Amino acid sequence: MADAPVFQRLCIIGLGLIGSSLARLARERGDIAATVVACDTGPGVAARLRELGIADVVETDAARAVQGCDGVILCVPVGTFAAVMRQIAPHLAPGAVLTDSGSTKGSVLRDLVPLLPAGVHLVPGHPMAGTEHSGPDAGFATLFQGRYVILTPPSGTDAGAVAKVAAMWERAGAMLETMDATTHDKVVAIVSHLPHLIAFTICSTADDLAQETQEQVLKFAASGFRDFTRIAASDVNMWRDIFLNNRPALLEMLARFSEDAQALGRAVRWGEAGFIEDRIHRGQKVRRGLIAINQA
Ligand SMILES: NC(=O)c1ccc[n+]([C@@H]2O[C@H](COP(=O)([O-])OP(=O)(O)OC[C@H]3O[C@@H](n4cnc5c(N)ncnc54)[C@H](O)[C@@H]3O)[C@@H](O)[C@H]2O)c1
Ligand SMILES: O=C(O)C(=O)C[C@]1(C(=O)O)C=C[C@@H](O)C=C1
Repeated sequence: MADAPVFQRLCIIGLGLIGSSLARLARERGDIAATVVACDTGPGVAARLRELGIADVVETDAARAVQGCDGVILCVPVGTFAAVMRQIAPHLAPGAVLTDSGSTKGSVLRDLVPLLPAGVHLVPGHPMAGTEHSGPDAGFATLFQGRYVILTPPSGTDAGAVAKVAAMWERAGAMLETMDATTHDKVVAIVSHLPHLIAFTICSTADDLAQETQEQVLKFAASGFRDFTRIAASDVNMWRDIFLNNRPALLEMLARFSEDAQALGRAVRWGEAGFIEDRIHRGQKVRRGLIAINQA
């Protein structure tokens, strides 16, 4: 017999890559939510969700969508959290669990905690899974399989609420890790946000060069450059919001990276082969480590 659903009525706000993947999974499994309410204000998204048939109820009004829900997950760009919270806070059911998939966690506490009604439990979360694609057609039910989800519940958070959010992600096939929001923001600054900043920059630099030289530089891009272009193709709203909501950690990692890149540049200038080899060895070691834990 299948396990009882984690939530009786789960409202997913934002049905892009992450939200629609969760909706598809909930529909497929039946033990995540008995009823899924989908809420999205994007042009044409509600109509598309009805066509896809991945939610029981489709709404465009967040205040109405959350009513009577024992679980609510925000899967919208992090820059919209404060506005969405202002809409939903008065309508959240007592005892409801509020969670999210946002890529920055200090900003989530900043934007949600002051408006959290008494008796509503906040359990912030971040699935370390994604692609460069966005929107309701980009989602797929296996997205979270074998990936980490980081939970950042503030100290004193109701243990039952944390257990529910953990159970939802475990049923999605994910592995869980818990840490505080500040540590999370530093970790993702180096493993996710800085790599995107570098990818956007290297593509812009190559594009500038192509324009300056009137050459079709990019047609010669083999797989090294192409690997950068995959993540550089990511969504504008999402990444603008991430950069603006993880400023101190991202700037700290950028400063460290710039210093290290300068050091490698200096070794190139002065022909220091040993230094160059050491950096390449370290790159290889990191890659082997990721392959060993099945994350590459
Ligand atoms: N894409 C990834 O790789 C990834 C991975 C992990 C976490 N995240 C985080 O998860 C969240 C969602 O990311 P995504 O990739 O699914 O984004 P997405 O762009 O694919 O989807 C976001 C959806 O939210 C909707 N939306 C925007 N503002 C809204 C509002 N005020 N009310 C209702 N709907 C609204 C949009 O119409 C869109 O359908 C973001 O906070 C992002 O940082 C993304
Ligand atoms: O695989 C990708 O394309 C992603 O960008 C996914 C990715 C990442 O950087 O790893 C992007 C943002 C998230 O918050 C989590 C995951």
